[in-house]
Amino acid sequence: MDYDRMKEVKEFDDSKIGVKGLVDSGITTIPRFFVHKPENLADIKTCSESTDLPIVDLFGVNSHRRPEIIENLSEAAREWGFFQVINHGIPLPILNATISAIRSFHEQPPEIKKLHYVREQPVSYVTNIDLFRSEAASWRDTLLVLLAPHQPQVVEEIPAICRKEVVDWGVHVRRLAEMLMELLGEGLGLVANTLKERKCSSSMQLAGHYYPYCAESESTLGFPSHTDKGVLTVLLQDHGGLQMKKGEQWVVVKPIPGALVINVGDLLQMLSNDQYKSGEHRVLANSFREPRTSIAVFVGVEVKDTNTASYGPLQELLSPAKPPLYRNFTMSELVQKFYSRALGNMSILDEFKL
Ligand SMILES: O=C(O)CCC(=O)C(=O)O
Ligand SMILES: [Fe+2]
Repeated sequence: MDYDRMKEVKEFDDSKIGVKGLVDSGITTIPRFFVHKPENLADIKTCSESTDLPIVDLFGVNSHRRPEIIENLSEAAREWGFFQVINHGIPLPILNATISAIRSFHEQPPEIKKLHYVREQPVSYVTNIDLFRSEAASWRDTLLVLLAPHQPQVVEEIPAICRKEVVDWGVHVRRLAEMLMELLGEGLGLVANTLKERKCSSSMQLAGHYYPYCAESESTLGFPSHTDKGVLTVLLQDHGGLQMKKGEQWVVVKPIPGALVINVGDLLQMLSNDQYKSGEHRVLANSFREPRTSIAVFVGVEVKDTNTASYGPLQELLSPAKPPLYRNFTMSELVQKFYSRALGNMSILDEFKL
């Protein structure tokens, strides 16, 4: 049984057609390695429609409104670890152009996409980043691009059809992420540039996801439940499907035209000594004919062997009344721990918990 499974997974991977290719071939049932365990699917229909998820208006961030904005952001990061921002300064035409470019990449003929189908590269198009590591595959294709540090050779590798938009998006997201880090830092009572000085925006990876229609959307997922690993994630989405977990309840992250979804990553939770929470989230398999496109940019600390700096709860936040909840670690240790986790168990916080 398991041998069969590996063989089928490998055949699918070797075909390089992605999930979109399966849909285009006219399949009406999904290959069985996409079928998730019943316990991971049990609650996909009991999601709350509540729109409580905070929306933070960044308008006037450099005016007298700043303290109020900091308060709102910091409360959202403490209570939810997940929120949407509006009036973030990135013009709507840019948001639309970025979504269109990523969608166009995925809708190219398979012969062209195949040229980018490589795993473990700075730029790669793959089905299921974790196809070989995960228990069950998920119903999406992804274009991965390492956006920073800026490397000219990486820019050349970005597929021509979306190169300009991806590079431009990186510039906009970097500016926004640095601003959010200042505000979130101030919300912890830190001096504005603390997170930047700790190199919290030195690395950016973009994941351009494409979720085509799934004929058996109740048997699989678009992206199983997880938390992001970095400092924060900036997400642009065109259609619904994303959910985040608040307590025991899944909440819909409703697409709002012009808004961006921000979520706190595990690293920021640890740096803030649990004041901010990394929000657990997942994406349902797309049951609509219209494909869903989303673009996540993971902003965080660059992982290099030469980065021997020690990370953990920020000293400024600790006191006898607030002892550290995590031990210190290096970035390479964090990555190593992540990859050695048991399959299906995605949290790395436990690895460093004191
Ligand atoms: O597609 C989405 O909305 C979310 C993607 C996501 O969670 C991720 O890339 O980590
Ligand atoms: Fe995520």
